[in-house]
Amino acid sequence: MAETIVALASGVGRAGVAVIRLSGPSVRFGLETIAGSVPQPRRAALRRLKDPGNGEVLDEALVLFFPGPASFTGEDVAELQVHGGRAIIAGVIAALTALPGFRLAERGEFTRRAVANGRMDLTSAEGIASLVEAETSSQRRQALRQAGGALERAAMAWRQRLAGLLALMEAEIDFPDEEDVPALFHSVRSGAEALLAEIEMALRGARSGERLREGAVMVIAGPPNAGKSTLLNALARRDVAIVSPIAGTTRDTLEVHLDLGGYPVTLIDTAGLRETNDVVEAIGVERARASLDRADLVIWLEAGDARADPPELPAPLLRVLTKQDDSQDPPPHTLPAGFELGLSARSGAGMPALLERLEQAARKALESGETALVTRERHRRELETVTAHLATVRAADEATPVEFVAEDLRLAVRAIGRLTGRVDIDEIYDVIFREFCIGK
Ligand SMILES: Nc1nc2c(ncn2[C@@H]2O[C@H](COP(=O)(O)OP(=O)(O)OP(=O)(O)O)[C@@H](O)[C@H]2O)c(=O)[nH]1
Ligand SMILES: [K+]
Ligand SMILES: [Mg+2]
Repeated sequence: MAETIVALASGVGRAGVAVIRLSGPSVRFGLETIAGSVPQPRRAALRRLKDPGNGEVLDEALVLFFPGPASFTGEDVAELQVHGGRAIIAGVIAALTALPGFRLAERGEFTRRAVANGRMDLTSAEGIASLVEAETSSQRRQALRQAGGALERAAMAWRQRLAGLLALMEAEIDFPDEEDVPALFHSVRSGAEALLAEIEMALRGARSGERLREGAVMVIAGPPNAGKSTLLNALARRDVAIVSPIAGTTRDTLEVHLDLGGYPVTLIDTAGLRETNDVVEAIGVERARASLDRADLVIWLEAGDARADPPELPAPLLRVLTKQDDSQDPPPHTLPAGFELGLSARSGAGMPALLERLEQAARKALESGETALVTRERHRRELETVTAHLATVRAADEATPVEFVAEDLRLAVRAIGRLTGRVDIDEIYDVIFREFCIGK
């Protein structure tokens, strides 16, 4: 019999309320033992929790019972809302795990059981993980869509259409009819073509979908002493990087995470770019160049005494002149040619305009990620497998053995099965009984 699992579902540390969650076949028994009785389903009930070992009162708690299968995990589930002190939490969890058939849950085990019991597929489970991790509002919106089954539903529909095409090919394998072959190939090819177009469209949003989970990357680069670290500190509103009048102060790349208008951004400070004989500084310059390669935006910073033309880069570049301490908001026409913004990190002049530009850039890089179906490299890999097999099917002609086309379709179905974590029992039967003859 499956074990009943117990875990603290809320955050670790002192809090007003802590939630302890239970799931499994012995939940009713657990509630009877520790809370005296099982409350009405889905109704909060105030109960005195007692340690069955010595009868000691552990806490007064709100107890909720969710009978399976219409629960989060599909099993009987209970939630105990206790006072959030360490000793209370430890005492309740110890009393529960001492009961026969109970143990502590492993990481992600509640969601894992939900997937195993068909309450959700793997992509929706990943959405739940992303919801817990979401740090900005755009990440939250993306995760909500995913946890709500956006990719799950799309994948199920694709799978069904693939299975339909596969059934056509298998009928031809089982009951060959030479005359039907051209028409059959025509409908399978056009079915594959339509599916391919849809999945490729979903894959086109993958980059921004994955990017939104990780955040846009913005790199502050420029010659030594341009004021790069000062700007990083001003944007981060804390003293992250060392600032000094000595050129070559920053030798490593430094990252801070920002929320710009609801979009997650990783801002990177780099070593000033110059030729140097200092071994450590040279490594820093190398790292600075490497980070430019993964940037969504490069903030190229220069100052009156520190000027250098930016290198050719694949990423968009925002050329900024800093140390404009004397003007309130440096008007663009006073800037030397090529500069888009002037500012003073010291006085704060021009900073609102810079922030607005950075927000715009973040929105541009990430906006479409909110509605992207593909949000993880894992999704992209499996769907690329599907499109590769569909491309083979599309290229098939009457000379292609029917079995080959069927095999490509089967492998495509299997990749969708890995994506959703739902491998249909029929699919396994198909593979096993394919070897049998009709009538056996
Ligand atoms: N007046 C003025 N000085 C600034 C401003 N920003 C930076 N500085 C000064 O310029 C010097 C260099 O600043 P940093 O932030 O260390 O410059 P950096 O580009 O990070 O330098 P490296 O890391 O050595 O490449 C320091 O003395 C700063 O105080 C500014 O807006 N106005
Ligand atoms: K410096
Ligand atoms: Mg620096």
